[in-house]
Amino acid sequence: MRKPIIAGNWKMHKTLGEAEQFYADVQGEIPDPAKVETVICAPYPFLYRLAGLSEGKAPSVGAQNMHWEDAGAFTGEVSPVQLKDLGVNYAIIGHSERREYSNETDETVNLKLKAALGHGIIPIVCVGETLEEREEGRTEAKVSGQVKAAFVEVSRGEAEQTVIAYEPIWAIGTGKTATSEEAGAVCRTIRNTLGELYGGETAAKIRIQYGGSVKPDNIGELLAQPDIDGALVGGASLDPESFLRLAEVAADE
Ligand SMILES: O=C[C@H](O)COP(=O)(O)O
Repeated sequence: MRKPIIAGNWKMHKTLGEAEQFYADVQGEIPDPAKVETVICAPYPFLYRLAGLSEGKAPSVGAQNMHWEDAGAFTGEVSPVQLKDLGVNYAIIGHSERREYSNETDETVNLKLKAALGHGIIPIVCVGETLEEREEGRTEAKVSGQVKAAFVEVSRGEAEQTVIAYEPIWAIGTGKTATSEEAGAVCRTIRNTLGELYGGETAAKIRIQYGGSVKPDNIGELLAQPDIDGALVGGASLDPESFLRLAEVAADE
């Protein structure tokens, strides 16, 4: 049984005061952590404060990116050692916005995935196709290729710790959601790819999220798909009530 995981990706939104207010609003209201894992992936400057507010209680705190080196001359970057030191236990890796705007490649995603696992940070690895790739019938090849590239030199035991987020790029922030059947089919492809890499038993343990215009009113049908185990949520994670509602629906699945 895979525990659902709802992760908010705040992207470049909120001030510190707004982030603190969000935590004040949701803490104590989050459903039983035994039923749903919740994470807020906040901008770097808020992580120390939010990890202090969280103190191990839900929602956990995650980063939206990280470097793969422990330390060094990498101006503007943040290392897994630094994240872990702050009490940050999750990191989004390879979000399509970073692949598009910040030179993230399959190779850097692989390096970051290995570094996160090496430091006990749960990586949320993002994969997904563009509209053009979908229209040309290349969705499965694209997503499967991204998964294979991300997991090069990752052991079976490490793979079990990861979370994969399937995010069709055309559905991010557009209000267009893949139908639950479309999303479920690609998540099944991802699980089959993991099965090719690690065998069915390991593939069955890895959690796969869907992301792209997820809202309280569509998360139920997405989670009803057998291979969808949670959501990576942008816009709808910014509002405390909406985030709580997403977590409640997931906890009831
Ligand atoms: O990481 C989150 C995704 O990019 C989805 O964003 P969205 O829920 O605003 O479409």
